[in-house]
This record gives sequence, structure tokens and C-alpha cells, in this order.
Amino acid sequence: MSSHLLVPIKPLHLAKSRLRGAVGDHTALVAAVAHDTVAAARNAAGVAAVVVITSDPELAASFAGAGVEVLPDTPASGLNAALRHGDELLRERGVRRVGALQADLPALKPEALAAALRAAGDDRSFCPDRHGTGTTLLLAEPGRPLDPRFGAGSADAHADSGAKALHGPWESLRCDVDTEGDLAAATALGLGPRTRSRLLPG
Ligand SMILES: Nc1nc2c(ncn2[C@@H]2O[C@H](COP(=O)(O)OP(=O)(O)OP(=O)(O)O)[C@@H](O)[C@H]2O)c(=O)[nH]1
Ligand SMILES: C=C(OP(=O)(O)O)C(=O)O
Repeated sequence: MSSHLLVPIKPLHLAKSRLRGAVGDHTALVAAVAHDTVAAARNAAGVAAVVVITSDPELAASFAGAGVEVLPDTPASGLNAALRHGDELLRERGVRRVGALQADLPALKPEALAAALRAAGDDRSFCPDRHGTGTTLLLAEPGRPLDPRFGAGSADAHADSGAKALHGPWESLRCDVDTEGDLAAATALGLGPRTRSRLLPG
């Protein structure tokens, strides 16, 4: 069954604080990473639609311009609250299967996401990040709430919630970028075009 993927993104000036200083224009890099992530996800087999959740006006405009649906954040702050709100909206519309994908996967390959979605089947599932502690993708069971538990130690939290861990040859899906070391790992896997032109101009 195909999935609708929610992609939450903080206001640009607040996002990816540990990457400040890694490049000249921090907000442009965060936007480039998010656009590469969403573009790859939209091209993955098994993804019915990608829906961005953000209250950042610049991001909202650029994603809308690219034909991506954008939902605003909820008044209740925080990542899991934003995801719960998006999940409720989608399920009210009759969407059967909802997932959450992190916005910081600049090397993501559509084939990698498609393979992980196939491996998930109809199970509640999650993909741990390359460090094994965080989560890059969470999938609800069809017809069931997303019940997101993102934050420090979210891989264990999602496993404790009954989600199946997805392990397979999808390094690009596991490579979220919080630090300069993560950016180097993503660069080795092959960056998406917008991130590449920010980091490796010319
Ligand atoms: N829409 C929305 N997205 C959020 C919110 N909090 C976090 N996110 C997004 O969720 C993902 C993980 O967020 P965090 O780990 O809190 O922050 P980060 O920007 O990745 O990095 P740090 O500044 O290093 O903590 C990122 O894609 C964020 O942009 C929120 O309140 N609303
Ligand atoms: C919030 C998470 O991501 P990050 O690696 O950006 O902290 C998480 O993995 O649950």
C-alpha cells in the first residue's frame, strides 16, 4: 500500500543549529537539504504524496512553488505535535497509510526509500539513522495513528512502541545530517543537486 509521507521542518533560522559555521549560508544549506530530500521522496515508488509541515514562510512558498502540499505547524509546539496534527488531517481525508520522513537526508536515493517501504510491508516500521540512535523514517500501520516518538533515543522509543526496525542496503535513507561529520558521510554517498551546489560550488 502506498504511503503519504509527512516531512516536518523547523523555521530555517532555528534548524540544524550544529551546522552553523559549516557553510557560509546556513539557512540556504538547510533549505537545499530539505528540497533534495523531498524531491527524492516524491520520486520513490510506494510514495503517494509528500506533505511538508512548516511554519517558515520562505520554505512554505518554495515548496508550494514546487507543487508540494504544505501544512502549517500546530499552536502546540514541537516535532511530535506537528506530526500528530498532520497525521490527523491526512487520516480525516481518508489517507490509509501515513509516515514521517526526516527532512535532512541530502543523499537520499528514491530506490533506497522504495526498498525500505517494500521491506516494511504493512507493518508499523522505522528506519534507524546511521548512528543507530535516531529515526529517519517512521511508518504507521494502515488505518492506525502514526504515534511519533521522535527526539533523543527515538530508535529505541519507536522499537518500544512496537515498530519493526528496517535494516537493509539503504545507507542514503539512514544518512541524516546534524553535524559536519554527517555531511561528509552524505557527500561520500552522493549529494542531491541543490545540496551539492551549496557545498561544492563549481
Ligand atoms: N514543523 C516542525 N518541524 C520540526 C519541529 N521541531 C523539529 N522539527 C524538524 O524535525 C527534524 C528533527 O528536528 P531536531 O532534531 O529537533 O532539530 P534539527 O534542526 O534537526 O537539529 P538541531 O538544531 O541540531 O537540534 C528536523 O527536520 C526539524 O526541522 C517543529 O516544532 N515543527
Ligand atoms: C529528532 C530526531 O532527529 P535528529 O537526528 O535531527 O535529532 C530523531 O532522530 O528522532
